[in-house]
Amino acid sequence: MLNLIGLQKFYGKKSVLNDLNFQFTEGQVYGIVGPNGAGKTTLFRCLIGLEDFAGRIQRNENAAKQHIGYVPAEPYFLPKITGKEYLTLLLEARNKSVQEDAAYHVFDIPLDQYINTYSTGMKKKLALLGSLLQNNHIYIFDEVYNGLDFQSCLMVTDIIQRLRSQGKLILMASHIFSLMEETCDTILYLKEGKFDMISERKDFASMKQHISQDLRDSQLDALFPPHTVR
Ligand SMILES: Nc1ncnc2c1ncn2[C@@H]1O[C@H](COP(=O)(O)OP(=O)(O)OP(=O)(O)O)[C@@H](O)[C@H]1O
Repeated sequence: MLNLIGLQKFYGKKSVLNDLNFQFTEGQVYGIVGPNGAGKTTLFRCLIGLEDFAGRIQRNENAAKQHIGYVPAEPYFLPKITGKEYLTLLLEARNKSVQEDAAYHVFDIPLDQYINTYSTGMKKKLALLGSLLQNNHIYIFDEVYNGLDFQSCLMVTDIIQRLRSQGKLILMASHIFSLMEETCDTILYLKEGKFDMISERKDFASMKQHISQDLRDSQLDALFPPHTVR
């Protein structure tokens, strides 16, 4: 369980998260959608303890860092370590070991190479694999599909379903609404620091319509003046 109670976040005088209240429960997949700059990453950073904030976040476990697996939109790695060394570090930090050696190889990443030789997608897969090997209770995936090839996207969707069936709590942000519709039980639309709309699966279509109404097509008229369109 993860409970937001009046969560607020300011950067200087700028309000980014404005009195968020919501209870996330285990065995569910939650999607956070919202415009660029809406505060999705900031919310995740508050949840994992990387930011200070006002209000409260209640969790079942006290030590968040022992139970949350976070895959940031742009994972950061030390340059001169190999993929295998990175995974070993993550496991040792939690005092855990891997049962099946094959688990290291599910994404077919060149684990003996330095990470700074990896492609964007390989880095994303390595960060994801690290969080999975740790066997966390809660997973937070920020733009986890970005940079992944089609097959890996399908694998990630499958992974999320399996985590859900193990009773894990999954929070994810993505700008690809179709993937969120496919994967999530509940989608929260974060806009200007507030949950503007919260929908369960049966209401995803009306949420999509609500979000599209927020698009300001007229802005594009500056690039494509009406008289130039045939
Ligand atoms: N360290 C920081 N200092 C000051 N402002 C910040 C900082 N980090 C984020 N912000 C601001 O907070 C707001 C929310 O940013 P955040 O990265 O959480 O948005 P987001 O919803 O994840 O956006 P995107 O969809 O583009 O990834 C933005 O206005 C951003 O400029």
